[in-house]
Amino acid sequence: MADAPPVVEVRGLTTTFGKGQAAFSVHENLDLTVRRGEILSLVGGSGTGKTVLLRHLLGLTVPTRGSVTVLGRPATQLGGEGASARVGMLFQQGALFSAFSVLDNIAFALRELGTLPEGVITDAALVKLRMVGLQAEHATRMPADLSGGMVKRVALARALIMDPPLLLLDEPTAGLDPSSSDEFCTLLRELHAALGLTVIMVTHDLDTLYALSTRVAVLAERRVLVSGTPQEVAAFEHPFIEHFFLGERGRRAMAQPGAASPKEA
Ligand SMILES: Nc1ncnc2c1ncn2[C@@H]1O[C@H](COP(=O)(O)OP(=O)(O)OP(=O)(O)O)[C@@H](O)[C@H]1O
Repeated sequence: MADAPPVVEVRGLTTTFGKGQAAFSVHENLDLTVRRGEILSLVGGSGTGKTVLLRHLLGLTVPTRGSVTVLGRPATQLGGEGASARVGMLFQQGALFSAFSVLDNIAFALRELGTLPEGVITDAALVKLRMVGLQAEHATRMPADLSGGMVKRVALARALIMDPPLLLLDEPTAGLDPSSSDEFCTLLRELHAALGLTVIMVTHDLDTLYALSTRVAVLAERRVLVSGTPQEVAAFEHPFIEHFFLGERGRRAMAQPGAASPKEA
């Protein structure tokens, strides 16, 4: 994977919000490279700029200094029609359109193109519905009638409708019970392998981190403090890392039989 081409290249990224006395920097000279096929987990304390970094990758936040390149182009040029064909995003709560059926949620970006016949759009959405482990009978349901696990699956199908090579996940298992969370991790792992995806996810959940990550990057002190396998990162001396990986919760997750070593993931 070290030889795989870079999908994301962040160089010298500085993100400053506010003006004058109130100005503060979330990132300062942050560097990060993510290569094809990686599943990178971004971890860090509250307010360290994980979500802002995802927004940079989506081209929604503009760097104050430095550059964010996604699939060879500045992320800020991702906008418009091609965006969801390049980067898929799974938002934390699923963020489905409540007035749209499951199928219409999944088909949204394809329909927005305005170039495809309805039959093609429906077929493509049904393929994605099955890909995430749902059945055709779920297509007409409304988001309010879905379980938390089903909402995540529909949101994932929607993120993948345009077959983007890069998938961003914001807390993919937040709010799920342990067994739904395990099932969703299994699905993500299968789709990552089957579709050859590159995945970047923000997670606070150590079980999810160990189940999926090929690499972990820790955001602290306004930059990527350390990145490596979960085991390498856990060995780095820093108060956040000790709290996150070596607290009681961390030891429990690390001891789980399903805790993938990065080479197996
Ligand atoms: N548009 C904005 N304008 C001003 N400040 C912002 C803006 N977006 C984010 N921030 C600030 O930037 C900092 C980083 O926010 P961010 O949401 O990226 O943190 P995070 O690492 O995702 O935290 P958490 O784990 O709590 O979700 C916070 O202090 C936040 O208030």
